[in-house]
Amino acid sequence: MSFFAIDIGNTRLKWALYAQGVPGAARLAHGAVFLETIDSLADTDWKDLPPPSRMLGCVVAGEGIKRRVEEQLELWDLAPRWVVSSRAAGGITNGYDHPGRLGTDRFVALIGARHLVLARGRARPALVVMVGTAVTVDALDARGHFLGGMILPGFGVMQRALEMSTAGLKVPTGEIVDFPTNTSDALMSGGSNAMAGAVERMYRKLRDHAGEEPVLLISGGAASKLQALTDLRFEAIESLIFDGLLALQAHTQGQAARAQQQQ
Ligand SMILES: Nc1ncnc2c1ncn2[C@@H]1O[C@H](COP(=O)(O)OP(=O)(O)O)[C@@H](O)[C@H]1O
Ligand SMILES: CC(C)(COP(=O)(O)O)[C@@H](O)C(=O)NCCC(=O)O
Ligand SMILES: [K+]
Repeated sequence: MSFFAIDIGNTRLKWALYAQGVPGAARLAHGAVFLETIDSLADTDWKDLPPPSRMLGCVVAGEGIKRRVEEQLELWDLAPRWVVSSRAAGGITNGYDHPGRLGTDRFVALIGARHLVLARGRARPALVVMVGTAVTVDALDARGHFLGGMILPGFGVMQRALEMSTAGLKVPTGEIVDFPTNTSDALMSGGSNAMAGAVERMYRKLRDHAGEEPVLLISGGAASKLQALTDLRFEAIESLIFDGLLALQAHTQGQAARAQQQQ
């Protein structure tokens, strides 16, 4: 029963085809496209894939994008299913004031993080950093309760905001350096340190709250830019959201199987 996972952020749509809808399943194919190109997915990336039998996705890019992707999914005979953030799912509980308002990418990444931590045998707190269009820094305690998290601008957003608001900051992409001596390096180093500062501050808060060192997980398209910077030991988990979708799918399939047995 192959399983198709989709993560739609505000910059790119990421997809992956798995042999089954369970954690650890073999990944058969995967890809990422910019949102501008999603209307041709059925004729390009997805055209020659073996038709999946199930699908689960998370989308934070709005209803319009979601509907356009569902049109592409008509290529196959499957019912599009989209995660809705809730008070509890996949081993976590959600401490948001209004749980349904937590970005489903954040919600699913936290489920993926929880699954990874438990698979290592000991329940530990985890700090989950997603570096995408925006950057999120989310704190999960050792019981799997989402304590809360921060949202800050991603690299591209920071750069564009500064370019639009100033006369002299339209410059090529720079490098992260300790003491920037040109505008490009000043911008890249400033943006990275702003993000790393948020991560390091939340890390300390979570460590003090939990009374032990959190696991520090980072994912998202621009994670590598941030990893280069901080002296905190990041673990880069490129598949974190897909891991969360697999865990949720397995849970859903398990529920369906149990329901069938009871009939
Ligand atoms: N191939 C790429 N081309 C351009 N930007 C990329 C690419 N891969 C990663 N990025 C970086 O990652 C960001 C998009 O990451 P992603 O996690 O897909 O964002 P989102 O989930 O918000 O759509 C971009 O803003 C850019 O900084
Ligand atoms: C913060 C986000 C925009 C991040 O999305 P991304 O950077 O992946 O495009 C997304 O998680 C979102 O739309 N959240 C809803 C608001 C919230 O989580 O509080
Ligand atoms: K994302």
